[in-house]
Amino acid sequence: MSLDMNANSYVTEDGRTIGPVVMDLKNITLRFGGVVAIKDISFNIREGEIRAIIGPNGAGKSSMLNVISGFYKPQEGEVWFRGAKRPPMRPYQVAQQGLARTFQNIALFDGMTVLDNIMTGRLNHMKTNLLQQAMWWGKAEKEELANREVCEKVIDFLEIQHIRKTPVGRLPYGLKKRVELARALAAEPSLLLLDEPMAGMNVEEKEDMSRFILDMNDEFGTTIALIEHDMGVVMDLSDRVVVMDYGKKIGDGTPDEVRNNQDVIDAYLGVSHD
Ligand SMILES: Nc1ncnc2c1ncn2[C@@H]1O[C@H](COP(=O)(O)OP(=O)(O)OP(=O)(O)O)[C@@H](O)[C@H]1O
Repeated sequence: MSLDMNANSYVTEDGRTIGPVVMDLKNITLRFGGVVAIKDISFNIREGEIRAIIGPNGAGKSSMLNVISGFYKPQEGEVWFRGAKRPPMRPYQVAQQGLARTFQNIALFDGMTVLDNIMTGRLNHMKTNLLQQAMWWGKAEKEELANREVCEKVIDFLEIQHIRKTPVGRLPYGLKKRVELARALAAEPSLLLLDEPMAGMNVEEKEDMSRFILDMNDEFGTTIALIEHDMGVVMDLSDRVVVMDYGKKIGDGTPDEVRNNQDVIDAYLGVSHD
């Protein structure tokens, strides 16, 4: 079956509906002094899809994720979000627009429990002020309970009930990664960015993480963009894949299209095009 990916929405072979474009990156160029980390790259992310950005070491994947999350400002190009051109923004303002992310090097509060870490994912949803919260006044109490309910749902979903009271610093690596995912999911993001979610994991942990990413997309309809170094793990997960090499886009399409793209094969085999 051929899919019309230019349509406003389309149905995948496994019956999921992929909606209109949520994020559109147009002709992005990012330089660090003389190093061009991203060279004139354009691609989009559609509502409800799992979109991967892959490429060998130094390809520019992290730089691209940092452009999407507002951490890096490209020298050229435009970022469009939900049909509007995004003005220069700080990462916290981008987060307020509904973007949440995880980090390659886990960024959690080690001394705090799993539950408290996940609750920090709700900060953008809190409307009461500090005094109201300190006094536990009506509105603050209601808000806290509603936030707690979302966190409990995420804890159940990611199967981490048994560690909810454990300080994060005591957890093994694979579980810490899952808690980080839980905190991002608790923000109820309209776009979730995952920075090498399988890095450093053993086979079993990778399988668990893949299952959670697929289920998250399925049950909550979360739009997910992830970067990965390892081509294998994302091919079964993703609806569409962008491939970068030396800052350029060398492939963009379904996993099958990308798998059969000669430039992609060469890049992963280390074939030089000079
Ligand atoms: N803050 C920075 N300052 C200077 N150069 C940078 C910076 N960040 C990235 N670069 C350079 O930009 C290029 C792309 O790096 P980037 O980290 O985005 O690639 P990557 O695909 O994520 O690599 P990896 O898989 O190794 O994490 C590299 O040449 C890198 O050295």
